[in-house]
Amino acid sequence: MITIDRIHKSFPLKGETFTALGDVSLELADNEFVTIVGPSGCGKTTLMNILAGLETPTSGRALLDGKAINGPGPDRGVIFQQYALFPWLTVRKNVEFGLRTKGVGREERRRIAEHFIELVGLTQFADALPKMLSGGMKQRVAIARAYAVNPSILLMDEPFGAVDALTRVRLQDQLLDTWSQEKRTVVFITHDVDEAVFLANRVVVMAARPGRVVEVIDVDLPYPRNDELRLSPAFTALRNRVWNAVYHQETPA
Ligand SMILES: Nc1ncnc2c1ncn2[C@@H]1O[C@H](COP(=O)(O)OP(=O)(O)OP(=O)(O)O)[C@@H](O)[C@H]1O
Repeated sequence: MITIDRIHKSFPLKGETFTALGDVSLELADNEFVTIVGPSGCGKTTLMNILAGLETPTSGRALLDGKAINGPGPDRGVIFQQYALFPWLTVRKNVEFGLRTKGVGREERRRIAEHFIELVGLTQFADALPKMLSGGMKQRVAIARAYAVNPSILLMDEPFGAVDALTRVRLQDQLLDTWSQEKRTVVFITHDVDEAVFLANRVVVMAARPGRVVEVIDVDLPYPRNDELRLSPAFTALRNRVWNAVYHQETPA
C-alpha cells in the first residue's frame, strides 16, 4: 500500500518560496491502477518523483507498506515519457539490464526477459536495436524492462505522451492486457482525460497553485476494457465528469 500523508513540497524561486504541492494526502491499495490528471504545473511529476524517491517532501511523508520512502528502490519501476533505452543494447539486453545489475544468473535473466518481451508482444524484435523500433514499441520495451525486475509498483509519467493518437490507444490496450496478467500497483500520470478514465480504477484530479488533489473519481467500469466500452454512455459520463473537474477549476488570481 502507498500512503501519501500530508505532503507539502516547496522550491526556492527567485528568493521566494514556490509551493509545488500544498497538502496532498492519498492512499493507494495494492494492485490498484490509479491515474493522475491535472493542468500543467499542478505538481504531478513532483508527486511522482517523491514516490520514486528522487525528491524528498518539504513536510509530510510518503510510505510504502508503512515504511518511509527514502530513495529509489527495486520495489518501484519508473517509466518516463522519453524512452530511456540503451541505444547500443538489443531489446532483450535492455530488458535484462536491471536483472544483470541485481546479479540474476544468465539463464534466469533470459527466461524472465523472454516472458515480459512476449507479454508486450515484441518476441519478433527481441534481437533488434532500439533504433529499429517505433516510438510505441520502444515504450513497450520500457514497460517490459520495468516489469522484469519485479517491482510491486509501476510509476509512469506521461509514458504515451510522445506517440500518435492511434498508437496511444493501442498502447493503452496493451498495457491493460499486461497489467491484467501481471497485476501491480500502477500510478500513471497523463494529460489525456480519455486515457485517464480508460485505464484506471480511480482517477485523481489535481489542481495548481498550490498543487493539490481536488477530486478522486472511482471508475466503476469492468475490466477487460475494450473499444466498445470507450463508446459506452457510462464511459462518456465518467469522462465528462473528469473533464469538468480538470478544466473547470477555479484558478486563484
Ligand atoms: N526543481 C524545481 N525547482 C523549482 N521549481 C520546480 C522544480 N520542480 C518543479 N517545480 C515547479 O513546481 C510546479 C509543479 O511542477 P511539476 O513538474 O510537478 O508539474 P506537472 O503537473 O507535472 O506539470 P506538467 O503537466 O507540465 O508536466 C511547477 O510550477 C514547476 O515549475
